[in-house]
Amino acid sequence: MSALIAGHLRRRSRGVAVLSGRSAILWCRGRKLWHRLRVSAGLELGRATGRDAPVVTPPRRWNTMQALPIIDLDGLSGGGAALDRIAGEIGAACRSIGFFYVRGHGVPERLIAAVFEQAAAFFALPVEQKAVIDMGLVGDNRGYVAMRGEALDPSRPPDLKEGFNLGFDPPDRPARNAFPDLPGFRGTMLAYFAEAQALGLRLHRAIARDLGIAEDFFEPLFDRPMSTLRLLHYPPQPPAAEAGQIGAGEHTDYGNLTLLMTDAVGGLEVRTRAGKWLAAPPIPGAYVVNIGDCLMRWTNDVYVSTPHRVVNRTGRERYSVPFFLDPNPDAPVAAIPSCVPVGAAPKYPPITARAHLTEKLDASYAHRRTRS
Ligand SMILES: O=C(O)CCC(=O)C(=O)O
Ligand SMILES: [Fe+2]
Repeated sequence: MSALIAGHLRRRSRGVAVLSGRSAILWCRGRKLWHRLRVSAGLELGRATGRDAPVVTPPRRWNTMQALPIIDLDGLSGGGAALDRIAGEIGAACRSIGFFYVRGHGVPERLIAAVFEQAAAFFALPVEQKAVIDMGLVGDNRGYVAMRGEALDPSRPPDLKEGFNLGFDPPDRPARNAFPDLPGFRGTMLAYFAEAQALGLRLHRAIARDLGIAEDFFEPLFDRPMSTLRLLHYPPQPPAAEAGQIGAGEHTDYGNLTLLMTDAVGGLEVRTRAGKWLAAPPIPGAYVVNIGDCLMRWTNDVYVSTPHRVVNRTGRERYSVPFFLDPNPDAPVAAIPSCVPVGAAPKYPPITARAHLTEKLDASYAHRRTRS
């Protein structure tokens, strides 16, 4: 088995595969790729249709991580060796735990702070004022979501959080966002949306490099995105909460990537493949990034979208700002060929990004369930 794999990799990657015991290290054109895998019967080799990066699907249960990896994005935009390093680190994280922190991301600190200030001001408004822009009235996954208005785990009681969503309004179309009447709110959110979208696309260049496809593969598929910026407010977990009711129920995210910024109050937990809940404590200034279901589907499950939840056990109010990077509505989400093992069929039929997202949202919002 080992010799066979090594030979195959050598042919495919024009590199060398060094197999020692149960691990493999792959080299390609003199650079060390990230692949360091436990070799078992579950290991499959991908079809190397892109440049020359072989894609290896790890077995489903090999993650024993104790903490999320931290990746420094310094130099990402310059390409070259920095891009190779970052692509390798991101690829390794995406195939294992599906979560990682990023530092050196380039989003201005002051803008992030302004977003949190505006979020606190918004959630402090009387509920009747927030209800004027309720998502049930605004539609399109935008507007205010009241406390207990969403169940990220639909099998459990609704989440102990309230939220506000905004999306992308193409300049040639009527605006669909609804903003509260707070000075500076709209401008701050739109500026942050643009920064987060750009960061998400920079990360996609590294992902494309890791997958052995053209670096700009994703770019035209994200120029009229369905991305959503959310502001979330979690009260402290009340002692009298219903059984199973927490801040955000266990779920996977729906899109390609989530870029999460939180305040200093912890509560995010990530489920490892071994079924353990791993705390993801805030690191000042760093994003928590995770893979969503859409990118998992696109990569034929080579990347994993990992379940996570929020339990605010701190006794303090918690604020967080997730940005969900989703493709254009009409983007075809079909298995990237380098992610499909030789001789196998893709695991999922192609779907448009809009159909994929609609399916997921319908399952989690009370107002969408009662309407249909
Ligand atoms: O608030 C957080 O830390 C995470 C929220 C989350 O997972 C989500 O909204 O999808
Ligand atoms: Fe999430």
